[in-house]
Amino acid sequence: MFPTRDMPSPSSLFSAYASMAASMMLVRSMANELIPHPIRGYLLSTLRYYFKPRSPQLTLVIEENCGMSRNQVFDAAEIYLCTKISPNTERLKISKSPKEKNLTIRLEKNEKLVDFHEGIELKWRFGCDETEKNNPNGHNNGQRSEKRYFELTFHKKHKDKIVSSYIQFVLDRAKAIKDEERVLKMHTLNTSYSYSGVKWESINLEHPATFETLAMDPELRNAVIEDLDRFVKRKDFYKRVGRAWKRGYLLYGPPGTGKSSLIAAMANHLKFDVYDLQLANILRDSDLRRLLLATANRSILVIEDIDCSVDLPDRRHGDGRKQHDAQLTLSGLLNFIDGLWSSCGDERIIVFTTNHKDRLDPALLRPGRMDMHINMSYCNLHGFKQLATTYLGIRGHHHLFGEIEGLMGETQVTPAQIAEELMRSEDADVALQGVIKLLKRKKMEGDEVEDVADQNKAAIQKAKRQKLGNKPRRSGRNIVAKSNRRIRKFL
Ligand SMILES: Nc1ncnc2c1ncn2[C@@H]1O[C@H](COP(=O)(O)OP(=O)(O)OP(=O)(O)O)[C@@H](O)[C@H]1O
Ligand SMILES: [Mg+2]
Repeated sequence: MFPTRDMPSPSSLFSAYASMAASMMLVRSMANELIPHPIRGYLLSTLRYYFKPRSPQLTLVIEENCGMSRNQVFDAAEIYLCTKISPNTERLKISKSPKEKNLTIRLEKNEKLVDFHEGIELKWRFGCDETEKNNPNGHNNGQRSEKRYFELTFHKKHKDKIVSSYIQFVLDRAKAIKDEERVLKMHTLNTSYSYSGVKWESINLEHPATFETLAMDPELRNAVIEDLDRFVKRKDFYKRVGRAWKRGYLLYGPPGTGKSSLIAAMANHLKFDVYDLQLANILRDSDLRRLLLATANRSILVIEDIDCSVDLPDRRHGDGRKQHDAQLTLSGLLNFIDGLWSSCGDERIIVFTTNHKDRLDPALLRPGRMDMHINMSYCNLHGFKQLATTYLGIRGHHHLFGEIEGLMGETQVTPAQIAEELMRSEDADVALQGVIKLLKRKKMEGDEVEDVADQNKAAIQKAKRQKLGNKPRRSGRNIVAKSNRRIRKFL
């Protein structure tokens, strides 16, 4: 092959290198004689820099720490790269801490691997340098410290793309992997610290409820999922419009319709920890403030049965001063939460639950307070079929569904009651017969209750008529109005 303009021949390369080396030696010997030592060193390093052969490759060094804090790119790379391990990898580190669900696999020192991003080849190497650790006096006390880092090498022409898009991709992937592996926590109040006040205490949240297992209206379910997903993506939006990055949900409905299960499903979906704030256990405002400040970002604060929560002013003052403060109490708590979260919280969700939406303080229902009101209601046929799939694995039709559908139209039953029946047997026929019995029983009870109500009403009206009959008759209009008023009072 003939040498081309772009590719110098080995002999021309050799002669160029030899002449360069000779001139360097000449410069060096002249320099040794003429130039003082410190300036000579500076000149030589500058010459070396300019004559060094240039590589088309660029290497990014990603150290474990940046100053006192951790380098997030290093942590992300460590997590991301364990999904890229190839058959060529020879040494790996493996570990598992008590808090982790899965084994952790990491690259061992000097191990390399190759990744591709949009067709670009990326070479990763894990490095670890050991150095002697000097104490502040500059003396070595025999301790060694490790400097861990990744090297990421690729062609220089891709620098912008790698820095702007690949590194972000690694950060995002690592976050998703970490979320999947994360063990969620449920924080509840521990009131046994008599001196230092109430404290959060955490256990692993292993509630299995997910949006898939939850019996609820499919449109409502999708609306909730979309709302949550939109919320976590809108960090910049909240910042731009100057609002605290938080979202409030009010879950209401009869007992056993899945409000608590929905909270667990939300936590599992978002991988957020849950803080269960039982207001009844909080005696002082200072405790409330301390507890709220101790909650982490990316979490769900839950206040269950808000209509039954004890009112704060009463407890705070230890006297009977509740009547005129009662309304202020909840709005006070809400403003308190708003204020704290606006100043120091990110990605916070607050959920209130109640069995009686009509009894709630208007402060809670005011527009803009709770962003979404979610009605968890009695079980309908769709919800029942979903539970049958979850509990018994029935997909499609079953010969007892027709009868169940008829009965469900005539009575009200909660998903919790249906679930209880479905758990009684693994045999679908037996379990569904149990559901039929339950529905029939409830229907009869319902009929009886209606009968009693009708009888009571009739008795009251009869009593009214008798009372009115003993009095002198007045003008027709007056009598009707008055008897209506009385009947209303009796009822
Ligand atoms: N919609 C539902 N989908 C699936 N399972 C449900 C549903 N509702 C209730 N269940 C079942 O019933 C149990 C009790 O439900 P959950 O505690 O979520 O009800 P709740 O609405 O929070 O009741 P309460 O008002 O008494 O707090 C759950 O553990 C679950 O097994
Ligand atoms: Mg509940």
